[in-house]
Parts: sequence; C-alpha cells; structure tokens
Amino acid sequence: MAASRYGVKSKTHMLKNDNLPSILEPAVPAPHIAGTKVTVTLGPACRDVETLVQMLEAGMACARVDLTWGPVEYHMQSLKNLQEAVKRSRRLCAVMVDTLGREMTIRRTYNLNEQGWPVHEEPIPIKKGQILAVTTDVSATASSERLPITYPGFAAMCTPGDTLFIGRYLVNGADQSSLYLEIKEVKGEEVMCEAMNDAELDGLLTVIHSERSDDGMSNRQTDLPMLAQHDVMALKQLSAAYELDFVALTYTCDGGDVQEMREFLDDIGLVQAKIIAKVENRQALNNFSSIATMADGVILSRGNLGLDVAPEKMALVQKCAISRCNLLGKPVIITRVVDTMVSVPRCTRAEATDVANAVLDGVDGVLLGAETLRGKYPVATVKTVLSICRQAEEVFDHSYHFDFLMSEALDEAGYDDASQHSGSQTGGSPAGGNSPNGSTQNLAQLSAASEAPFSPTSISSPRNLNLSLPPLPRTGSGSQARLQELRSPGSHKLQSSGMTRVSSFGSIPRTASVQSVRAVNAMHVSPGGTPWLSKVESIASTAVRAADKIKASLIIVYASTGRTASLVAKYRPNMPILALVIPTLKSSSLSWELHGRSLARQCLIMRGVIPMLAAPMPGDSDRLLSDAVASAAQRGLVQAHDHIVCVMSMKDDLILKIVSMDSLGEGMKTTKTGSSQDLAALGTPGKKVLATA
Ligand SMILES: Nc1ncnc2c1ncn2[C@@H]1O[C@H](COP(=O)(O)OP(=O)(O)O)[C@@H](O)[C@H]1O
Ligand SMILES: C=C(OP(=O)(O)O)C(=O)O
Repeated sequence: MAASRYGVKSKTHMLKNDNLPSILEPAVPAPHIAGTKVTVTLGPACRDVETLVQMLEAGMACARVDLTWGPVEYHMQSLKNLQEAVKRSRRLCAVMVDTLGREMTIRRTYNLNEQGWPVHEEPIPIKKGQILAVTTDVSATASSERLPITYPGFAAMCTPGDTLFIGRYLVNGADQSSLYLEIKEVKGEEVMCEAMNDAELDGLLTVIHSERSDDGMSNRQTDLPMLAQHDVMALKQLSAAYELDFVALTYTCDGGDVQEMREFLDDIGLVQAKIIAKVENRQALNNFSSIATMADGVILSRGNLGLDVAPEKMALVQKCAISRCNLLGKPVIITRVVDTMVSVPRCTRAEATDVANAVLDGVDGVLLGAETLRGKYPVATVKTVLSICRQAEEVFDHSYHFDFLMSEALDEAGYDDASQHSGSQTGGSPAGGNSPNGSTQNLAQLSAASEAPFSPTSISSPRNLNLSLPPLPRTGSGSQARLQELRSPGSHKLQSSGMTRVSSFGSIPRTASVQSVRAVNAMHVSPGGTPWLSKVESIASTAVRAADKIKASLIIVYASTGRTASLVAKYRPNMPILALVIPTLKSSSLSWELHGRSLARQCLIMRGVIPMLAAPMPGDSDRLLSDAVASAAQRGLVQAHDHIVCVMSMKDDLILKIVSMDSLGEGMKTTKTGSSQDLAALGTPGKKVLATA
C-alpha cells in the first residue's frame, strides 16, 4: 500500500453493503441535504422565484449563471430572483459565474424575448454528405452553406482530417441540433467541411474543434483569449451588485491559466471568489495535475470532453481525474448527468447508474446544465439526482476511501511543514514523473484516441495514476498577452511578482513558490520512504478516524479560510461535517467589513460539508461550541447521547475535542466544572491536546 514515486494506486468501487434486499430499502430520509452537492444552471426554465425556492428546498447548493449565452442584464435579474428565493426559503446558496472564455460560436441573428433571453429565428437544415464552409468572414450570414464563426483565428487552427462539432448550447450531442463535420480543406478564411449527419441547427451554436492527431497536438486553442471582453465587463458588472462565490474558468489549458485568472480577479476586487477550472479537452487532461493543483476546484465538462476524447476512454479519464482531485483534496464536479430529463420526468437507467458510480468514484458534486436551463422538469431533476446520490452515499465505503488516501498520503506541498521535506525530494522525480520504464499511464495517455497505442490491461494496474506535475510554461503564448491587454495599462504584477499564485482552498496558499508547487509530485514520500502529512492534514484525518472509531454523528470544524474543513471533507467521513464559519472583521479603505458569508456559501460545494455562520463577535469559546451543537440538534444532525468530534483551536494550537449530547438531545453535555466534556484523542477520554499545527 505504500506510495510510489512512480504513481499512485487507482481506486476501485468498494461497496460497504452488498446485501441486495437491504439495498432495496429506501435511503433513510436525511434531515440534512445529501453529501454530494448539486449546482444548477439558471435559465428560462428555472429562474423564476417560485421554481428557485423549490429547487433550494430540494437541495440545490449552488447556482450558475453562464456568460456564454444571454445578456448580462438577464443574468443580473436571475441573481436578483435567487436572492429573493434564498430569503424566502432561508437556505444558503452559492453563486457561480461561468465564463465565455475560449468558447467559439456561430454568429447568428437573434431577438430578445420579453424576459430578455435571446431567441433565434428559423433552424438551419443540414444534409448528411453536403459540403459547407465554416468561415471567419464577418460579413457572412449563417446559412446551410456558410456558417460564420466568432474566432478570427479559426482557419489557422484547422487541418484536413480534424473534426468539428457544431451543436446547440448545452446539447447532449445526440439530438437534432448536433452536427458532426469532417474538415476537407482550408481555403483562406473558409474551412470546407463535409457533414457526417443530418441536422437542424437551432439556438446558440457552439463549435468544438478536435484535432485529428493525438501526438504533437498543436494546442492552438491556447491562442484564444482566456477571457473574452464580454467576460471582463460582465464580471465587473455582476460583482458590483452581487457577491460571487465561484468563477468557472472555461477551457482551462493549464495551471498558468488559473494563476492568471487569480491575478485578474484580485485586480478587479474579486479576491474572495474561488476559481473552478473547467476541464474540457485533451489539452487540459495533458495538464491536469497543474490545473487541479492550482484551482480551488475542477469541473469535468463531460459534454465537451466527450467530443475530444474517444468514447472508450471516457470512463477511465473520469475515474482517473476524480481520483486525483480526491488525493489533492480539491472539490470535483461532473456535468451531463441526466440529459434525458430535459424532456421527460424520469432519467434513464444508464444515467441513474452513471450518477451513482460518480458518487462511488468520489465526486463532490454534479452540475446540471440543459436540464435546468431549458428543461421541463428542473425541480424533479434536482430531487432525482440528489436521491440517487444519497442512496449511493449509503454504500460508499468510507473506510476504504480513508485508507486509500492514507496509503498514498499525497499532501499539500509547499505549505507549513512541507518545505522541510522538499530538499531531498525534488530531484528524485522528474517533472514528467512517469516511471523510468514508462509503465505508468497518465491522463493524457488515457485520453488519446483509440488508434494510439494503449494497453487496456494497464488501466487495472494499481500504479496507473501518475500525479506528475507538468512544467508550468504552456504550449501557446496567446492568452497571457491578451489578458495583459485586458488589464489596466501598466499592470505587470504577473511578471514582477516572481511567485506562483495558487489556490488556498483547503490546499496551497496563493503565495506558494513555483518550486513548492512543482514539488507536489515529489513530496508525498518522505526521505525515508514513509508517507507523511502536514500537521493540519494529520489533525483533519485524525478527526475523521476518531469520528469513525467512536461512531460520532457529526464533525464540527471551525473555519476561517475553509482549509481545515476541506481537508476533513477530503477524507470523506461517514457523518456530516458542520463547518462553523467564524466571521472576521477586515478593513477596506475607510470602512470595516464582516467576512464569512462567502466562505459559508463556498463550503457548500464540498461533499459532506454543511456550513453554519457563527454570530459575529461570539462570546466565550465554550458558549460558541454549545450554541453550534444546539443548532445542529435543532437541524436534526445530532440526537441524545450522540458523540461529536470537533476540530478547533486553543491559543494557536489546533486541537481535537470530543463532546457528547445530553440525554434530551437538545444540547451538549457539560462537565461538573461547567465546561465542555473531556478532550480525547482516538478514544482516550480525558487526555488533553492532541496535536498542534
Ligand atoms: N475554541 C475556539 N473558540 C473560538 N474561536 C475559535 C476556536 N477555535 C477556532 N476558532 C476560530 O475559528 C477559526 C478557524 O480558523 P482556522 O483553524 O485557521 O481554520 P481554516 O482552516 O478555515 O483557516 C479562527 O478564526 C479561529 O480563531
Ligand atoms: C461546458 C459545459 O459542460 P458540457 O461540456 O458537459 O456541456 C457546461 O455545462 O458549461
């Protein structure tokens, strides 16, 4: 089980319960929301206040507005409605803004309907076998013969033999509005293509280019700007009016993109917003380790990914990517779960199995797209997905997951005590990180099309997950320059800082050095060959182990950045995690602001985490905890005599504390001295402090 510098073990599904009759019993209706979180795309089908209230009550944790489509005024109104629904339902909901970024679309005229949502006129019919041009000629009108594309550099991206997919925004790829094309010739600004199927092109048409070649991919997508001008304007406008918790980075190419995005968000004052990197093509899979390391979370855009990756590789890519995110402790979300529910009230068996398998794989959440944007059953979709998740969580083998993480012990490199181990390690494993004999498969290899050499047996090898961190400089140079252009003149922070700025969500701080980030791959084995953990992660994992051993009903984690809470969530305890967010006072120019609400909402995307915002300036420490416990009892999270494991601090030391519920189940049992019950470590009641960080 020891970790290897050649890669880490892949995780297989282990069911805690394989008794069929008992599996058929309904999942105990949980008083809290399922551990796995649902993000909903707001659009015409669901953005009225009443539907939003129903989706919140059904368990929606996060709402996404997507700048790819719809005017910013439309999204402003959606967020206004959401605010009202949150107030009415008294439920927390995180806000995610998704960017247009490198997305390419076909230029078509449209009108705005009375709600301000764009509607196109007649669909464009295409016949299988016909030749048509995708053109960069801006004067062209969209027709069956010529389709003008938004990206001026498009023709330079294309080579005969490449394939194109043109489909309605958020389509499933199998409906009438999905067109597959093969590029035959590139003539100046006209890319001549043959249609592979009949289609009726309707709505906003997105274009996905897939290179024919697997080796030596040109990665020309990198030349597209990382953010569109529209994104920059919209992010500024939306953030002036609403608190934005997450920004989704479309078509992330590598970790460098995430760094640039962080710089940009900080520059426009969105310092609290977390970055969720969207992994949508093979290039992103090639650079997956750097993306997952730098970002606060990852969305596996399975629709787009599925167009660039051979079908037989998709499941393997998904499992591999989820496993890596789990090892890094980064929230990971998948898309395209129940496409069928766009038009019918019940998902297919394959979709239901897919959702459950993703939960067993270790996913944190699912993102609903067309299902809620334009689907007929948005509320039923949220309910269906969450009940599948809840049922799968019942059989998720938490101990196996815990042991898997422990055996690999991949930790947050470059943070606190990590650096002391790095010296003797960084030279040991090359940045490419594959085994010397080349036996390790990495994500890039898994994603290669079927004609590339690939041994199907190798995926079952325990040494298949190579967590190598690819070099930071990327293959293209376009986006960095363009982002500089988008910023105010004279801003050269990126070049001058000399530091790699990365995510701090439960893992690596923004100011970690390039070396420490690169050392991620090398540092999960100590010089002596024994896996090791940072102190915080050691406490977080110990809390999960302790909670398991004493059969606690709840883990309470005090939170100010969310790092400790996310490390506890990483170990996927068998019980909910209450993240008790302690608000902090921060000065901004002349005024003081209370911070904490955004973190509470951001905790909503972590599997198993239920955020609770503590009162500002809470009184004494014991009171704070007993109030939190009483509140957890009111929410049905704990009952009489239950145990609760708490991760908190005392002076500057991080400690574990185990408290018990009173016999009425209303609050915490207190000791004779009136303070909370004994501290305990791994079932050793009465022992004080356990570890410090
Ligand atoms: N026993 C306690 N009483 C009061 N406040 C506490 C106690 N333990 C922790 N806190 C507060 O909770 C917050 C948790 O911070 P920290 O442990 O750094 O979490 P994170 O990993 O989220 O940054 C801090 O503001 C800390 O002061
Ligand atoms: C790109 C997305 O996902 P998919 O690739 O699954 O359509 C999305 O939902 O924004």
